[in-house]
Amino acid sequence: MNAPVNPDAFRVGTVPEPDAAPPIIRFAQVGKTYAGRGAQGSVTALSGIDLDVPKGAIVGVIGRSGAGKSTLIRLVNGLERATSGRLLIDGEDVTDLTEAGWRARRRATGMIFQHFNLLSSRTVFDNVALPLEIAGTPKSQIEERVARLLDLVGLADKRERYPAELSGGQKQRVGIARALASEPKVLLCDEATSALDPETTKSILALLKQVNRDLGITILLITHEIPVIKEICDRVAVIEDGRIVEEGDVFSVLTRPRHPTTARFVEAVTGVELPAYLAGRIHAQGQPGDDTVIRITFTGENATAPVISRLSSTIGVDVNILAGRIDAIAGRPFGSLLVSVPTREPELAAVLDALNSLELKAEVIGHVS
Ligand SMILES: Nc1ncnc2c1ncn2[C@@H]1O[C@H](COP(=O)(O)OP(=O)(O)OP(=O)(O)O)[C@@H](O)[C@H]1O
Repeated sequence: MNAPVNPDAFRVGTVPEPDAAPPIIRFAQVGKTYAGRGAQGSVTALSGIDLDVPKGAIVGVIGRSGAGKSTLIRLVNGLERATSGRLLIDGEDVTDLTEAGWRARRRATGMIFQHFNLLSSRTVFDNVALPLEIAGTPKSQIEERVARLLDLVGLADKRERYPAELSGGQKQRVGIARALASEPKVLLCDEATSALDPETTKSILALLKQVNRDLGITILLITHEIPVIKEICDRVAVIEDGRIVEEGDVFSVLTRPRHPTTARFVEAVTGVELPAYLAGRIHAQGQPGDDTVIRITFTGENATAPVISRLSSTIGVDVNILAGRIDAIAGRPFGSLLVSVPTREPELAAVLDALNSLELKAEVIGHVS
């Protein structure tokens, strides 16, 4: 177990409200084409990217493998250069920054990686101290700041350990402490939890949320996992084939996805399948005596009412729950339920009316005898 995290260890200032300030990162029609080598043609990894990262927010970019996520995040610390459009960071146009300019700017941008990228020959303390040593920070300041950071990430008792002696989650905590060493305004997270088990993922996401909230650090993360977006992000951009196909606040995008790619990501966490014992028996035309199968989608708004018991008590029908997955975003229910009710009018119409009046989405998906 890690030592408890101390939120006061590194607290600075107050956290600005997302959306209240101009964006700390702005992509304006950004494109990136990798030049071809030898027989291989050029590859357009990003085109026409418009994306604002509000100061103080956690913004997630989700997409499948090869969609352009790594390219996008690498532009923000100058590891790649845009081939079209403009990139602004903290009000400065960095599109044409020289390498020397980027060296100075990178101190304002920390980054953590899927495979942690720690130096195996250095202790935990020395890994976190490295960016400070490179920047020529006096030894006494390094000692004080690294100690505070290790306290923040809950690893004060591991300072003399080597990376090989740590769990994956502990290694990522070292990565986070190292990324925060130069007191950045922005933290970039490149699939930071993809190598971790679900429990450890949760604890690392909680730490990132705490870093955002308590230190006021803006976070831009890339992931292929919707739970990461759901867990900590304020805003999400969905990327496919180098283009942003959907963008907005997490609740709206996840509960009302407009693009099929977003819908597929969301379906993976909230979609429910008809149980196998019913799937083969479902038919389109209902007969008296059948049961009608209804998919109820919870979109969060006005969906907190005790739906099932209300149907039973007000309409007098027995509602049978077949399958379901209900989650919550910002405390509001989100997910779907498959239920069956007797195929009998006028009760069936009343059930559908009642569900729709609760602003749930109710669709008949078939009938079973
Ligand atoms: N250095 C490079 N040279 C040429 N093509 C590249 C280079 N880096 C990435 N690409 C190509 O650009 C496209 C986007 O790649 P990118 O790594 O940004 O996607 P990704 O969404 O991060 O994928 P993954 O999740 O698999 O890392 C891909 O077609 C990839 O092959």
